[in-house]
Amino acid sequence: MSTIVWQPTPVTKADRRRLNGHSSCVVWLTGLSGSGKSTIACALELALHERGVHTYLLDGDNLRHGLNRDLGFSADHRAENIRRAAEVAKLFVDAGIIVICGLISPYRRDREAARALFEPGEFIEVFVDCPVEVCKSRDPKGLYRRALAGEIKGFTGIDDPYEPPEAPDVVVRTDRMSIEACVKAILHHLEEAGRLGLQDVAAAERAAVKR
Ligand SMILES: Nc1ncnc2c1ncn2[C@@H]1O[C@H](COP(=O)(O)OS(=O)(=O)O)[C@@H](OP(=O)(O)O)[C@H]1O
Ligand SMILES: Nc1ncnc2c1ncn2[C@@H]1O[C@H](COP(=O)(O)OP(=O)(O)O)[C@@H](O)[C@H]1O
Repeated sequence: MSTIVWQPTPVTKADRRRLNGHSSCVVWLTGLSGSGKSTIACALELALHERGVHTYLLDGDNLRHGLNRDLGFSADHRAENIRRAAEVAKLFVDAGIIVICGLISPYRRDREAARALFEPGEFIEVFVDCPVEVCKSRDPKGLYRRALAGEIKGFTGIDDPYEPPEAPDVVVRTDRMSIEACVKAILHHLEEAGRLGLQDVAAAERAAVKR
């Protein structure tokens, strides 16, 4: 039996959302290296910030410089990497912030475990879809070249798997759409889902009253 008891806090997620004037959620960008996760994450954060939305960006590469610096790229380490990122994202969502996560997150089970940490509608999975041949030709960090030369082992899309999402909330094809069009598609989804206002906070309160 656990010896740890959850401590309730007087200020709630709904209180923080109301103070911010908008809802909160995680926009989880998954896709191959070079597919465009970081580019879209930055452009999306800027667009939201300019609209007065409180945001934070968690980039897989950056997390691996600090919180996740002890992790490599085995399946177990990638699972732990995603678990930690998702737990941090959950704290940001509780803080009333729209958090954008850009991680390859190649395994469906890890993404589903991440989704399971959140309330329905809070985890928005965006498939940053781009054929591996295009990612290879972009090769923004020269990593595909090194992986193909055998200098990096277990590189996603070369000699390590990537499992595409089966039912993503949004798909952006970055080889066919401009960066602006990709951001617009995600913003449209956030608007429709009521995450840029307080609609879902009010709906959750109505549901709680009925219960
Ligand atoms: N073996 C291997 N496979 C894939 N990627 C590799 C690897 N080694 C280093 N890199 C670099 O690490 C970045 C991916 O980190 P993530 O934390 O997003 O990966 S994961 O979600 O745990 O799979 C990834 O960043 P992005 O290119 O931004 O995706 C790469 O720059
Ligand atoms: N529609 C698009 N969305 C995102 N990136 C694009 C798009 N079209 C071209 N690119 C380019 O593809 C590259 C993607 O690199 P990056 O964002 O670092 O990918 P990742 O974070 O997935 O590794 C960048 O050089 C970016 O300018």
